[in-house]
Amino acid sequence: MSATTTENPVNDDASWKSNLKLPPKDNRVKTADVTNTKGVEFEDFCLSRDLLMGIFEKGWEKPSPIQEASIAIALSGQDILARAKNGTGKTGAYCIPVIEKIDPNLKKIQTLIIVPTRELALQTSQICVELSKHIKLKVMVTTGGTDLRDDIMRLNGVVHLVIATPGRILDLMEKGVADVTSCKTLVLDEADKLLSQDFQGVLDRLIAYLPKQPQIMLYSATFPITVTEFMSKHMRKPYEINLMEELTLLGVTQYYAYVQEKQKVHCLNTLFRKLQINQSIIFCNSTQRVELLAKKITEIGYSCYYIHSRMAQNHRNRVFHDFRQGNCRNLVCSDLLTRGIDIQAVNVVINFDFPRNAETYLHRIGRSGRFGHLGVAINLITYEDRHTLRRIEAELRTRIEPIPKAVDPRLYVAEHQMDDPVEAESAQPR
Ligand SMILES: Nc1ncnc2c1ncn2[C@@H]1O[C@H](COP(=O)(O)OP(=O)(O)OP(=O)(O)O)[C@@H](O)[C@H]1O
Repeated sequence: MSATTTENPVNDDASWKSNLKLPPKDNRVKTADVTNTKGVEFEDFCLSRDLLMGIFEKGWEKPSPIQEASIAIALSGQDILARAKNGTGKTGAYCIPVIEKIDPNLKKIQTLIIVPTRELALQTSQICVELSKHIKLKVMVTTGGTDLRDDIMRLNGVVHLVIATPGRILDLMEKGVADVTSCKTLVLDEADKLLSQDFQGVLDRLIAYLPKQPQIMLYSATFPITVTEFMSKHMRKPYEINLMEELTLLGVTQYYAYVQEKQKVHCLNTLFRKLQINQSIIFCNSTQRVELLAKKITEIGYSCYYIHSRMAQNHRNRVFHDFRQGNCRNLVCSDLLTRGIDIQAVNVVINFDFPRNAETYLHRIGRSGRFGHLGVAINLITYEDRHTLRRIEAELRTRIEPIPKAVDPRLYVAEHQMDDPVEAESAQPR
């Protein structure tokens, strides 16, 4: 190394660290899901200092288990199949190595990150922008529901990293607008969803545009058997990481309340009164039911937002943004927000309608208890749901207990909020 870059590495080290603009420390208790590491530090991965600055300034002090397990392998160029629990830092596990590997001097798309929903694409691109804020990297997000012409204009300029939903990026490739001839890395987040019937083989078509044998990395909390076909077709001896010995999050306590369909709103009303909700997400099984329920919630005197895939994109963006800002306490939604959405303030998830399969259940309840924090998931169960409840319990090897008369706040309310009488008070409505 030249003397100009590291004249005095020790002093230099001290100064860059002390000049970091760190966010306030998060002192909430965390579960072993994220603390049980081997003690590797971010500095141990030989990342550029500029990237390390971005990581630390996000408040990430040490790698989580999935980051520890996957960053070095991803940097080595190997294909990866990584399974880790919801909210344990998978996004960082792939964003950090892909940002490190991008050459800002090569003015081409070098990495493509595909996610299943537009909201998740926006969230992921935001993380990439934050992590790379000290690097001259051009990050672009492209999703359906926006003006194609804006994307075309954007792609006329320099773009290094693209975060996209599958349909839009495929469209841009087919039109010859997105030049992916130098794109050697492909990440599929929520990979099992992307490879499911919902996306009807779009990924196969998309890969055909990439250079031969790109590095492919698959991340999710759930990998049903369907993924194996894609693996054998496109991946070369993927390095498999599975941090899912237990299937559910240690920080999320799960309850069910046995109700009749017509009692559900009444039951929700009781939950709103009794629980210390910081923010809640309430899931329904159809877009129609989302709207109906949101109306009912307003009628019984609580405020709520709602979101589903049939809404106009600008409306969706506004709701997502405002809920994330904490402008409203409750959000009613369809499975649009089941995957990947990370809102730290959510401590309660309510399945107003019980999901039909274990994967959906796991991802839904994983919207609380983010990064090892505490949360509670409450399932409203009708007579018709009883077998599904038992099946999902068995598949996930977990216990969903009947809801007690009073839910202990220590199970889902952060300590500092319990100490503070204003915040601790059941603060509905907002
Ligand atoms: N090393 C770290 N230290 C502290 N916080 C972290 C670290 N890595 C990630 N986080 C935070 O943890 C939260 C969850 O991360 P992320 O959304 O990547 O989880 P995930 O595993 O992708 O979850 P899901 O499966 O639900 O998509 C985010 O708020 C993120 O900022």
